[in-house]
Amino acid sequence: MASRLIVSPFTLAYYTYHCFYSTGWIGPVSIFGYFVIGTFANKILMGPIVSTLFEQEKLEGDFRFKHMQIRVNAESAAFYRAGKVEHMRTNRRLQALLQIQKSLVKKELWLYIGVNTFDYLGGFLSYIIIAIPIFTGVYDRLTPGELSALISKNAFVCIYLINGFTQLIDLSTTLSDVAGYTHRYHRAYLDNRNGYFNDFNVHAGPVDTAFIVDQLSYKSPYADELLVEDLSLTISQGVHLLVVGNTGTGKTSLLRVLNRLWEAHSGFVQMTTCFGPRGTLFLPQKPYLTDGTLREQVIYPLKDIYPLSGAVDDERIVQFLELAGVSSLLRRTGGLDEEVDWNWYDVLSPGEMQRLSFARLFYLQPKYAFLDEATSALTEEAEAQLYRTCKQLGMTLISLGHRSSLEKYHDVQLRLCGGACWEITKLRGGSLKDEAS
Ligand SMILES: Nc1ncnc2c1ncn2[C@@H]1O[C@H](COP(=O)(O)OP(=O)(O)OP(=O)(O)O)[C@@H](O)[C@H]1O
Repeated sequence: MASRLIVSPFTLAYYTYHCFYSTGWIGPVSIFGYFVIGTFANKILMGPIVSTLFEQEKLEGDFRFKHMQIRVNAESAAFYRAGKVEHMRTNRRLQALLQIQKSLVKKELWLYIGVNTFDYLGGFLSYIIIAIPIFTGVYDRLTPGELSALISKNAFVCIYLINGFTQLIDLSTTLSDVAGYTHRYHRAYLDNRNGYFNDFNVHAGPVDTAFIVDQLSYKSPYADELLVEDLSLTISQGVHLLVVGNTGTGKTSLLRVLNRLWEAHSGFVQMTTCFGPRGTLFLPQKPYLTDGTLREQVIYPLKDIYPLSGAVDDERIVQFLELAGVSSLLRRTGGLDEEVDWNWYDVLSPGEMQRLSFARLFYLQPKYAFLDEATSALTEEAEAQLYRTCKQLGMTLISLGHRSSLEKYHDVQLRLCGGACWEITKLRGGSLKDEAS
């Protein structure tokens, strides 16, 4: 593009001189006039393309980002059972992208028609230009052979001259693309600076029970050794369970098996409550933040079930944000429904992400909440406040973690000891339901 920009002025000057030599002023002036009209027409056709291209680039970026977000956070999203919601959201982005691409193709079609018509009519222009001096008698002294040579030479010169201008116009098309991309990246740079719930395998069971685990053994899909062998346990309402153990002993894997993300090696898991609000909910170890407004973060993954859930919820959402200690986000976003085009993972600290996950939990108010190291980035005071609120909202907590400070919020402790061993102990006089292996 740069070389064409540099060479074009010289080519234009050279052929303008030759055109002037054979046709007089009429030739270069007609061609310049033709070029000005062509440029004007192109400008009109090109204007909307720049903004559409910018929009298309933005939507394409958003779509790619969504894909990346799902790939990176697949497990966390799966813990929320957010497959359908994410599918719907991704599809929505794809549709928006396809829509804008269609509109771009339509607009580009008119630009290409304009550019090609300009090229095509240029061929006629060369003959009209030379016809004027010929019919006004300037070349009467030439023989038919010389006249024919003059016409051919002039046609060649004019076509070259028009071609020089055409190249400039083509460059403008390329520039319109570049302008669109640049605008998009500039905006991105500036910005940087500054469910559905599927009930699965829900079996009738005691109403106050979430899971019945019987003789369960499980392992990682890529390992041969069992992480836990013959685990039997019942997760019942009102009995808060703490799962502890060294790194890699299989705490999160237990949740994967309970949530059917991993198959059990042997044994039996029965889920007796439904998944979702008023049922069972998992807060994954890696907080999952979707794209969208603050409201969408809090009510996730309900947005597509209750798309109109709006003002009536405002008070509750604000209250839960306050209880979770992230009401400042309201100021940062400018409101619950303000569209933000930042990546939530970039703008929140790990502690804020965990607090926002708790705001979501308070909003959804499940009967059973599985908290996988959900307070690891918070102070013990903040942890105490969040656990207290969960209990006040009537949740039964199943927590995974390393901190001894967690013990006081739980009644029973399941310790995974490594080498497939485990033990259950009673904490703080809670009701112990199963025997240690
Ligand atoms: N997605 C995965 N695919 C295959 N193996 C995995 C996967 N995630 C974890 N593992 C393996 O399963 C074993 C148990 O991991 P798990 O995440 O359950 O440990 P954990 O007890 O929760 O540890 P931590 O306290 O560090 O969270 C580990 O050996 C780990 O390498």
